[in-house]
Amino acid sequence: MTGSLRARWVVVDIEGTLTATSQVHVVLYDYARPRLGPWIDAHPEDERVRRAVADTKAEGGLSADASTAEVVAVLHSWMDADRKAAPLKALQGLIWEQGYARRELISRYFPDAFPALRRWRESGVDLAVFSSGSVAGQIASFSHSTDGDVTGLFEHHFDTVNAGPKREAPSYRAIAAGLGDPRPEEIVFLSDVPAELHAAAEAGWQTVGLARPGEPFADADFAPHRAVESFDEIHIVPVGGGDTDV
Ligand SMILES: CSCCC(=O)C(=O)COP(=O)(O)O
Ligand SMILES: [Mg+2]
Repeated sequence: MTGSLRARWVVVDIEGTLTATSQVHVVLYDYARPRLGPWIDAHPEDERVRRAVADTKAEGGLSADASTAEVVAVLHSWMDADRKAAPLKALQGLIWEQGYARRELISRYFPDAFPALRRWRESGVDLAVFSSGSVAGQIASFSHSTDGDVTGLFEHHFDTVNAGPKREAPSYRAIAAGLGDPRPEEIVFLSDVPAELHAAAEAGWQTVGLARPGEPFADADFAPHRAVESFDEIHIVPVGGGDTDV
């Protein structure tokens, strides 16, 4: 149990925090993997695709005239290594967006996650997301969940493009600016990855680690952060609100 944390904002990670890592690495990655090449070839005029392909070539050490197959090989190697490179995330997000729209994908979140988020929001705390998944992918996923469309819960979405790398403190300062510059200690960040919590704490945020049983970071050393196994153990009180648990 965290005891009561006073906050104006709660910012949540997705993979390992709201959803099982297997939902991303198995369900979503397997959906994207065979569709990357066809998507690139079918959308040569889409500026987002052109930029992602050019960035993949640059980051992947390919020549500017590399083939789609060579680009896809780099993207697949990043997926195999779970390297959350921005061009990969951009392409995955577009593919997932269509998969959700076609009802070929549906998001499954941990059962404790959305009840807690709803409680906090109803008590007056605002919510935002910071994930390596692209903003387009985040919104598509929240639009088509087993809990229905839950996009209305979140005021802001941040990814590694509009905020920066998740393990670096300046990204959390950029997010705070995007939230209207609340005092840093009035923001709580929830994540399963200790290095992300370290970066958020360096920016002055409160932090809580999610050590969910069976998840990759369940046995990680979360110190000096608080760590819990589920959202049921996190009590958030809005800044200026009463001291009752919510
Ligand atoms: C539902 S958006 C896809 C999530 C994703 O691609 C991802 O890499 C999640 O990483 P996170 O930073 O949320 O741990
Ligand atoms: Mg995560």
